[in-house]
Amino acid sequence: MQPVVLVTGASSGIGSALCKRLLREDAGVRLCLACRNMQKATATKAVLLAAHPAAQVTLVRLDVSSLESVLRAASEIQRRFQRLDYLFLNAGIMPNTHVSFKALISGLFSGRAVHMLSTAEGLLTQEDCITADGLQAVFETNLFGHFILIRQLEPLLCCLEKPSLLIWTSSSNARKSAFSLTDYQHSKGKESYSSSKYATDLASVALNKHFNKQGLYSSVVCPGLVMTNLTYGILPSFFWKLLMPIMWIIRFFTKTYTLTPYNGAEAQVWLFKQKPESLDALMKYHSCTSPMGKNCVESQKMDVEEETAEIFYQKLLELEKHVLAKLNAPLSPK
Ligand SMILES: NC(=O)C1=CN([C@@H]2O[C@H](COP(=O)(O)OP(=O)(O)OC[C@H]3O[C@@H](n4cnc5c(N)ncnc54)[C@H](OP(=O)(O)O)[C@@H]3O)[C@@H](O)[C@H]2O)C=CC1
Ligand SMILES: CC(C)CCC[C@@H](C)[C@H]1CC[C@H]2C3=C(CC[C@]12C)[C@@]1(C)CCC(=O)[C@@H](C)[C@@H]1CC3
Repeated sequence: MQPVVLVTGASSGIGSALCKRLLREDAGVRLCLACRNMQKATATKAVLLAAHPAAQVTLVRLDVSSLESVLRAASEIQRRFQRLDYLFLNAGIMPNTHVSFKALISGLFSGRAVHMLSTAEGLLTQEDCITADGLQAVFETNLFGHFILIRQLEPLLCCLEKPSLLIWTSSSNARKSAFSLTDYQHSKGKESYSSSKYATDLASVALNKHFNKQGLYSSVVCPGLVMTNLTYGILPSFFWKLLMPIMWIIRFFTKTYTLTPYNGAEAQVWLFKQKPESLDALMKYHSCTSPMGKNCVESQKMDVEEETAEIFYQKLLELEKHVLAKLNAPLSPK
C-alpha cells in the first residue's frame, strides 16, 4: 500500500518544495495538500502533476488558525483516507516582524555573530493578534491548530502494526527564554514566533511520550534560513536584493543558510526515509547546506526538559477541552 502523506502549508515555500521532493523520492505516494488558499493550492497541484502526471495529489481546505476549519478538514480527511503515514505540520507565520538594527550591528562585531545570524537571537520582535477563536494568532497557527488536527486524526495515525510519523517544522529561532508555561500563548511578550516554535519542540517530546506505545511518533526539523514569503515579509524587497550576495557569503561560516526551499526541505525528506521507531524523540533534525550547495542533515539535542513538556501537554489538553466545548464539538472523532 502506498504511503499517505498530508502536508499543511503546502501551497508555497518549504511545504511546496517538500511535496515536489517527496514525489521525486516516491512517485507513488498519495499526497494531500492541506492549504487555506485553494487557488494557490490548485496551482501547486498543477505544478506537481506537470512533473508527475500519474501522481495522486488531492487538496483539502485547512486554515490552522480557525478551529472550525481544522475540525471540518479533519472529518474530510477521515472520510477520504483509512490511514495517514506522514503528517507534515509545516504551515506557519511570523507576522509584523521588526528587526533591531542596533542589535544586528553590535552583534556583528561580537564573538556571537554567526550564532546571531543563524538563530536571529535578540534580533526580531513581532506584533501578534487574536483570532476569531480568541487565541493568539501565532500560537494557534504554528502550534495549537496543528495540535487539534493531530488529536482529531488520531484514529488514522495510531496503528501498532504500521507506525506513523508527525514531522513539525520548527526553527533554530525557537528559544526557551521566549517561552513561559504561565503565558504559553505569548500574549504578553514580543517574541511570539520564538515562543511558538519552542512550544512545537515541547509538544513533540510530549506527543512521543503519550503516543509511541500506540504506534505514533513525532519529530522536529529546522529548515535553516530559507528565502520564502515568510522571510521576504521581514524586510522590503530592495533590502533583500542588496543582502543576497552577503547571504551566500555567510554560507562559508554556517551550514544553516540553506536559502532555497529545496534545500530547506532536506531534513523533512530525510525523515520521510527513516523508520519512525528509529528516531530519537529529543533530537531536532537540521537541514544543512555547504558553501558549494551540498545538502546534509545534522541532529542536535533539543533544549527541552521532559517535565516541562508534560506540564505543557496537560495545558494543551485543558485548552482543547475548553475550545471544543465552546464549539460544541466532541473531544475525539467517532
Ligand atoms: N523560511 C525560513 O527561513 C524558515 C521557515 N520555518 C518554518 O517553515 C514553515 C514554512 O514556512 P515558509 O515556507 O518559510 O513560509 P511560506 O510563507 O512560504 O509558507 C508558509 C505556508 O503556511 C501556510 N499558512 C500560513 N498560515 C496558515 C493558516 N492559518 N492555515 C493554513 N496554512 C497557513 C501558507 O499559506 P499561504 O500560501 O496561503 O500563505 C504557506 O503555504 C513555517 O512553519 C515556518 O515557521 C522555519 C525555519 C526557517
Ligand atoms: C548581514 C545579514 C545578511 C543581515 C540580515 C539580517 C536579518 C534580516 C537576518 C539575520 C538572521 C536571519 C534569520 C531569520 C530571518 C532574517 C534574519 C533575522 C529567521 C528568523 C527566519 C525564520 C526562522 O525560522 C529562523 C530560523 C531564521 C533565523 C535567521
